[in-house]
Amino acid sequence: MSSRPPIHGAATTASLVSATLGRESSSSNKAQHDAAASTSTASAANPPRGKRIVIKLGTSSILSSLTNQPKLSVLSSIVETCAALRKDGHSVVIVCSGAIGMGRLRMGLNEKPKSVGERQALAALGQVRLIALWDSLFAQVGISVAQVLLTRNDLGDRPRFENAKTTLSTLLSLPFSSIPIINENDTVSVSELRFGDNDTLSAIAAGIVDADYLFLCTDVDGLYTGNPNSNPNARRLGVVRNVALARKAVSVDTPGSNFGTGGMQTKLIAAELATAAGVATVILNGNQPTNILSVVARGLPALDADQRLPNSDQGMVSSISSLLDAEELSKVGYPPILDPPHTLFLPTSEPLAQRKWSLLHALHPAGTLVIDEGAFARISKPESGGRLLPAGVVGVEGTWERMQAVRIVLRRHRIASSAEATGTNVERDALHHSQAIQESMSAAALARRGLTTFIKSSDGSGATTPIHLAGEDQHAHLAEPVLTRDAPSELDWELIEVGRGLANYSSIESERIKGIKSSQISTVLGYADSSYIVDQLALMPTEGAPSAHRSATKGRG
Ligand SMILES: N[C@@H](CCC(=O)OP(=O)(O)O)C(=O)O
Repeated sequence: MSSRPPIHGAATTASLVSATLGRESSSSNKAQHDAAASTSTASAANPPRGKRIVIKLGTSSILSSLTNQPKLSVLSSIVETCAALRKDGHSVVIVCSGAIGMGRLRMGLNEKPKSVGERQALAALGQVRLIALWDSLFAQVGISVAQVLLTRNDLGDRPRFENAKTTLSTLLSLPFSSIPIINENDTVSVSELRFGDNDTLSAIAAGIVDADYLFLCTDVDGLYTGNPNSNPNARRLGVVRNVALARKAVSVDTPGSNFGTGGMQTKLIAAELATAAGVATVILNGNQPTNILSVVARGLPALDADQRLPNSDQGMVSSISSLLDAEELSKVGYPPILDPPHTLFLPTSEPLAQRKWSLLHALHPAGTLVIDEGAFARISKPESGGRLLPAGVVGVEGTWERMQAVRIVLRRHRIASSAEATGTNVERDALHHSQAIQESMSAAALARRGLTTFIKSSDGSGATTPIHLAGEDQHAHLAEPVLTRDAPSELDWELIEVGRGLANYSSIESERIKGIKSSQISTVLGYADSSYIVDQLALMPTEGAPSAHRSATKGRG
C-alpha cells in the first residue's frame, strides 16, 4: 500500500507495543515489516509506528436486543479500549452502525422501518443521538471524535476517493489526532448506491486508511462453520489464511443479528476485501471490546511467505488448507486455540497496491465497457501500461463522466469459458485461419493466468492438442481479429468482468468512439484528450476473481 503520513497519537508506552512487536518476525506482511522496523530502530528521530486499527461496531454491539436501549457499559468499554490503544501509540477509526436503531429508540418505534423514506428519516433522527453519545463518552477520556458519513457515490471516482482519504488521514494526524466515527450516509443513500451493510464499508475504510487491523465486532465469538446456537457440531474457525476457501467451510446458516443488516456472509466479503489490501481482519464478540487489546498485543503469527497465500491464489488453491493447523501455529509460538475467542483472517502475502485495490474494490463503477478477446489479450500484457484503446471496445453500458470508474467486461466465446472451468479442453469442430488468430490471443491470455487451451479432436478419439502460442506476438499488431464465419449467435457469448479502470471519456463519448482507431477520435468527437478510452486499468488478480465482484453472465454479442 502507499506511504502514509506519520501518526501522532498520545505518548507511546512500552507495554502493549513491545509485546506486539516482540512476537513478530521479518515475514513479508506489512504489519510485520512495520513492527520489525519499530523494534530495531526506535529512537527519537525514528519513533515507533503504532498500528492503524479500524473497529466496526454493528447495531447489535450498540443496542441491546432485549431492552432496545444503548449498551452503555459496552460503549464505555469501547471508549476505554480505544483510549488504551491510543495510549500505546496506535490510532483508531470506528465504523459504527446503529443510526436507524437509535432513531427507532428515539421515536419509540418497535417495528423496523418499512419504506425508504422512514429508514432515511430514522437514520437522520438516530445519527445525531448516536454521535452525541459517542462525543460525550469519549470526552470523558479527553478524546475528540469526528463524524464522517459516506455513500457509495462518495467513493465513485478517484478525486472523491482521494478526498475521503485525505480527510481521514488528517483527522488521525496532529493537530487533530481524533477518532473518526464513520457510518453510511443513510439519509441520502438510495438502494443502488448503498453499501447496504457497514461490514463492507468498514473494509473499504480500512483500505482507505491503510489499516493494519480491521476488527468486526458482532454478537458471536467469531466465524463458525454453522450456527452455534442450533448446531452442536458448529466449530469456530481459528486462523484463516484464505477467505475464499474458508467460505466453503461455512454454512449459510451462520448467525447474524436481528437488529443489523449484516451477517457472516457480509463479514466474509469484508474480510476478503480487507485482507486483499493487506489488512488483518478479526471477527470477535463486541460485548468484550477489551479483547481487542489482547489480539493487537499478540500480533500476527510469524509465518514464512510460502505459508501464506498470495492474493492471486484466492479460490484456486486446493493443496494448502484454508486454516492454519495447530502444529503450524505452535511452530511459530502462536496458540492453536485462540484466546480470547476470535477468528483471525491473515492479510494476503502480496497485498494489492492501494491504487489497484481501490480500483477493484472501493471505487464504485458507474458503468461497463465491453471488450473483445483481442483487447483482453493486449491489456493482459504488462507493456499495455494499464490502458485500453477504443478499438477493442464492443459495448458501452451505463452512464458516467470522465474519470469515473468503469467495469471492464470481456465478451468471449462461451466455448472459451469451458477452458477456464476445466483448465484443459476446448471443443472445436474446425479452425479457420482467422479464428486461429483469435484463439491464440485468447489462449495466450489464459496461459498468462496459468491455464492451457487445447483443441479437442471432433472425431471422438478424445485426442487433444495444445494451442501453440508462438504465433501470438506476430498477430499482436492486429487491432481486431477478423472472423470468417457467420457472427456467433448471442448464446455463443459470455460476459465476464476482468478488471476496472478510470474512464478518459464519458459514456456518451465512449459510445461514439467505441471500435475506432485512436487516430480517428478527433474526427469523431472534434477533439481527442487521450488516445486511450481507459487509463489506470487494474485486472482482477485471477480472471474474474474475487467472487464478490464476479460477474459471469451470458449476454448479447
Ligand atoms: N447505516 C445503518 C447500519 C446498517 C446496519 O444495520 O449495519 P449492521 O448493524 O452492521 O449490520 C445504521 O446506522 O443504522
